[in-house]
Amino acid sequence: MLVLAGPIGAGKTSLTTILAQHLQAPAFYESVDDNEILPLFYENPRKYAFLLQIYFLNKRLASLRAATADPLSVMDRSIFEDSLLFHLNADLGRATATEVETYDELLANMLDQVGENDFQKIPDLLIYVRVSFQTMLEHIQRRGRVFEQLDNDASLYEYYQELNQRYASWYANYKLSPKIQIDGDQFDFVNNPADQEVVLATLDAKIKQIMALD
Ligand SMILES: Nc1ncnc2c1ncn2[C@@H]1O[C@H](COP(=O)(O)OP(=O)(O)OP(=O)(O)O)[C@@H](O)[C@H]1O
Ligand SMILES: Nc1nc(=O)c2ncn([C@H]3C[C@H](O)[C@@H](CO)O3)c2[nH]1
Repeated sequence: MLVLAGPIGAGKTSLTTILAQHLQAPAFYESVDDNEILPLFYENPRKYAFLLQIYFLNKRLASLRAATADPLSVMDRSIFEDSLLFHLNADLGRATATEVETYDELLANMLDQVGENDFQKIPDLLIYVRVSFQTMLEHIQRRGRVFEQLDNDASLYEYYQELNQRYASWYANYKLSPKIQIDGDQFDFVNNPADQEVVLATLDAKIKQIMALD
C-alpha cells in the first residue's frame, strides 16, 4: 500500500490519481464532496471537531480494509495524519480533554485489535508532498472549496500555517515505514508533463527499491 501524505491542498488527491493510473492500481480517496460534516466543521469547529474526526476515522478504516486487497493500492492520506489534524484542533481548544482521550484510545484500540489479515495498518511506502505555506495557500485558493477560503474566515490563515509547520516535523520524525518526499513547489505534476514524468520516475525507483527489500 502506497500512502500519500501532506497538508491541506498539498496535491495528495492529484498525485493519488496520477500514480494509481500510472501503476494501474486502485485509488482510495478521502470523503470530501459527500461529507456533510466538513462544511459544518469549518463553520463551527468547536461544535463539530470531534464528530468530524469520528467520521473520518470510520471512513479511513473502511478504506484501509478495501485497499489491503491490492499491494499497490494508492491511498489519499494516512490514518496518522487524521490524528495530527485532530490534535491541532484540540490544541486550538476545539475539543475537550475527554474527547481527545476518547479519540486516542479508540484509535489505539482499533489498531491493536486488527489482525494481519484484517487490514494493513502500516503503509509499504509513505509519499509526503511537501509544499511551502505560500504554495499551500495558492493551491487552496485555486481549488476554491468555499469553506476553506481565507476570504470567508481570516482565522484559517493561522490554522493552515500551524498545520504546515506540524506536518514538517511530523514527516521528519516519521519512522514507521520507508518514506519519500516530493516537492510540490518545485514540481507541478498536475499541469506540467515533464514534471509529472520526473515525479513518476522518482516514485518508480523508490517502489522498485522497497519491493527488492521484501
Ligand atoms: N504540484 C502542483 N503544482 C501545481 N498545482 C497543484 C500541484 N498539486 C496540486 N495542485 C493543485 O492544487 C489544488 C489542490 O490539490 P489537491 O486537491 O490534489 O490537494 P490535496 O492535498 O488532496 O488537498 P486536501 O488535503 O484538501 O484533500 C488543486 O487545484 C490541484 O490542481
Ligand atoms: N479537522 C480535520 N480532521 C481530519 O482528520 C481531516 N481530514 C481531512 N480534513 C479536511 C481538510 C480539508 O479541508 C478536507 C480534505 O482533506 O478535509 C480534516 N479535518
